[in-house]
Amino acid sequence: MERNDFPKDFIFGVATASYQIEGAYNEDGKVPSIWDVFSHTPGKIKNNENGDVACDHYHRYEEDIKIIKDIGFDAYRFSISWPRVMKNTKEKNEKGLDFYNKLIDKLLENNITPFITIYHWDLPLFLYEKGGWLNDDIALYFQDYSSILFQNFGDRVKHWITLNEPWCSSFLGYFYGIHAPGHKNLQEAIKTDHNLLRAHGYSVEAFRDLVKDGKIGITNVTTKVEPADETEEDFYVALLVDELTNGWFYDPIIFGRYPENARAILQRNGIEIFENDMNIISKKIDFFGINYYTRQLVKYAPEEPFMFRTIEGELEKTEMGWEIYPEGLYDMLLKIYNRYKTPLYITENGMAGPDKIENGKVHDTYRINYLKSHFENALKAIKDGVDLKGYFIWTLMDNFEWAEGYSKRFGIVYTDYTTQKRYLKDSAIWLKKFLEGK
Ligand SMILES: N#[N+]C[C@@H]1[C@@H](O)[C@H](O)[C@@H](O)[C@@H]2O[C@H]12
Repeated sequence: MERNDFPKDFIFGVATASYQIEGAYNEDGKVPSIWDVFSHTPGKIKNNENGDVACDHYHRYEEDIKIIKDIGFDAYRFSISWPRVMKNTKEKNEKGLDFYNKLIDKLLENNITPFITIYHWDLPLFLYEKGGWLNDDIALYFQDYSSILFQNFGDRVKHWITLNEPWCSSFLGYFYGIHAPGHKNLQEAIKTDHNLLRAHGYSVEAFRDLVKDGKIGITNVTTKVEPADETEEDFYVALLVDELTNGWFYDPIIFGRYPENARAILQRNGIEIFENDMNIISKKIDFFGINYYTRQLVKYAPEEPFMFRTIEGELEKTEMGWEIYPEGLYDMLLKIYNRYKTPLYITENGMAGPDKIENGKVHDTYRINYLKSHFENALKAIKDGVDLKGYFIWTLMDNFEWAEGYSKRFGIVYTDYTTQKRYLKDSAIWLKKFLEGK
């Protein structure tokens, strides 16, 4: 497989997120985020690590852009830190806007197309203190914030993603409690997800007025859910979990309603489902972003609240314990495209590996094999009719992996956190050759 096997206008990119790489957590007027608070709370993050410095990208962005350029990527997906550009619900932080203006200008200077993610989980603390995603007003606060970004960057940035993985923001942040703000309440998760989707819709509405020549979408967790065994019960719970994990975040945007089986099981467990603003939530988008990593095997378990248990699979696994399952990418690309008939980008795909550095080298052949097999499945999906427009690797450099701290390395570039030196792994060198094959 070669780069030229993909369509001529197909985009290969690399992705990051503000809290995971920027550092400078309290510099130049940036106010706290819920992740600053959460990571400073003992016991929340492995080894009690935090994003105070991370990859120091705030000061090293020019060096990092040079690496992106040298590897040969067409595009770079990054997120804006809401608390870095807004001091409160009304006042902008000019120094924060300046940082992103310089970043965007440097990308364009290097002929790298910027893709902006408006929200990648670092909610300003001043909003959390007003109820955060539980407060219905947040959808309009998000519209105001989005509009400021569109007005400041929309002249140069034409590809926008409103939210990254609302499933994580709502279910990991408000139900499982392993992400900020660390709540454990299913009703709150369902409520926050609805407000996240409302915020998405209001942002799309503003975008249509402010960036008329731009494209906007949303990025969702997209996991292949499969029955552990070929029994009717396992097939049923696989359908249910697919609706809860995937459909719950896709269906409202295209169909203006939540998937019925998941809805029924939630209501049967006494959970209130929200319907307001479905006309806003389903404002027409230009693409879906798919974040694909692995599959989830589920087993019928009537004793469980949602009648299923997740089963550990037998396939080779990454350092996250996720099975390496490239076929699942093909399956989900076909499924999502055929169900929603909306253009797609793979906005994240990659793996955490047992990366060891020796004499400045990291021999991550496993990551090269991972990327090759997923590229092949993406290409197969294109050949089978999927309007797939691009593929962003997660991630540029090792960075702050949320609750895992710095223990998990997803980068194609190795980050030495003591020196902040970057080292191209073998996977980056392989990618450089692959991308040169234009
Ligand atoms: N875990 N993991 C890796 C990666 C995470 O680092 C990103 O921030 C998320 O968008 C998504 O979960 C995927």
